[in-house]
Amino acid sequence: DGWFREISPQWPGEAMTLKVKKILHHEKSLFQDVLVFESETYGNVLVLDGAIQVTERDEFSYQEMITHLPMCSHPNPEHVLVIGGGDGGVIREALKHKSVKKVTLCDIDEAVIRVSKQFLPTLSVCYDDPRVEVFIGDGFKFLPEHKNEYDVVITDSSDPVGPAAALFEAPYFSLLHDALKEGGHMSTQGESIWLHLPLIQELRETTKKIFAVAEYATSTIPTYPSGSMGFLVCSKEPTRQMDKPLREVPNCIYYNSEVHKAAFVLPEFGRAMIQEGKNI
Ligand SMILES: NCCCN[C@H]1CC[C@H](NCCCN)CC1
Repeated sequence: DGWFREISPQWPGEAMTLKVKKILHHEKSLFQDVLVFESETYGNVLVLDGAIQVTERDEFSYQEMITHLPMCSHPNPEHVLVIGGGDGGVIREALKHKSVKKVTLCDIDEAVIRVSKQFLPTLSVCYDDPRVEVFIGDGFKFLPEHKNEYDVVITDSSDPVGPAAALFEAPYFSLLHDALKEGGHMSTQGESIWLHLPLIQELRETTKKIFAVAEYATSTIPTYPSGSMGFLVCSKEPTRQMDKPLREVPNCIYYNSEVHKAAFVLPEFGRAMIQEGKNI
């Protein structure tokens, strides 16, 4: 009937639905089902294994927040690593910081990069930038070979089912910690307080044991289930206050310094469970 429904056991009983104008591409990559369609009102949409990854209309919310929350907590980020992020949006955001000399991207699935270059030109725009280098491979294998190399690492993953599952567990966060230089910062795709609160509570417990500072921030994004998306933002710098951005970022549509500060303020049910470990 011309509608795409994002039905998943991860968000039982609910489904974001978008009206489809035209299917643009569909393939089975080595790792997942890859679908791109042109929607009636949200531009082109990338779907992996049935889960909406990005739409052209609202992707800026997620890409700006997952990138600038850690980047603006770091005084001088020069070398940035993106794990996942094959659509290119995070690369585009990272290059807005004048201090950045190199952005390295490691995504397990070449199909996501190829399809984004073809159908998501506003996200994949920076792949040709000389400061960008791309590795196709598993972040789990890439990180141990790159200890103490990065100022900021951004884990821009899909959900904890399928190829990204291992990126939500303790061993991965230890690898991340060791890949960061002194004073390094990281952020991860942290799911939604409306749908994954127990997982988020566990992620915060895990990262608090590994990093000097570990905080959870939220943003709004209409096409992710519940309309809310969160991020774990961690630092090796013990004195860093995550909700005190160190600078502004030009040319943003969602992010600014006030939004940065507010992102770490949680509604009571989220605060009690995530910041106090309470089970309410
Ligand atoms: N650069 C964008 C990468 C996509 N990130 C994820 C895609 C799946 C999405 N499911 C949301 C599930 C409910 N929280 C989370 C963000």
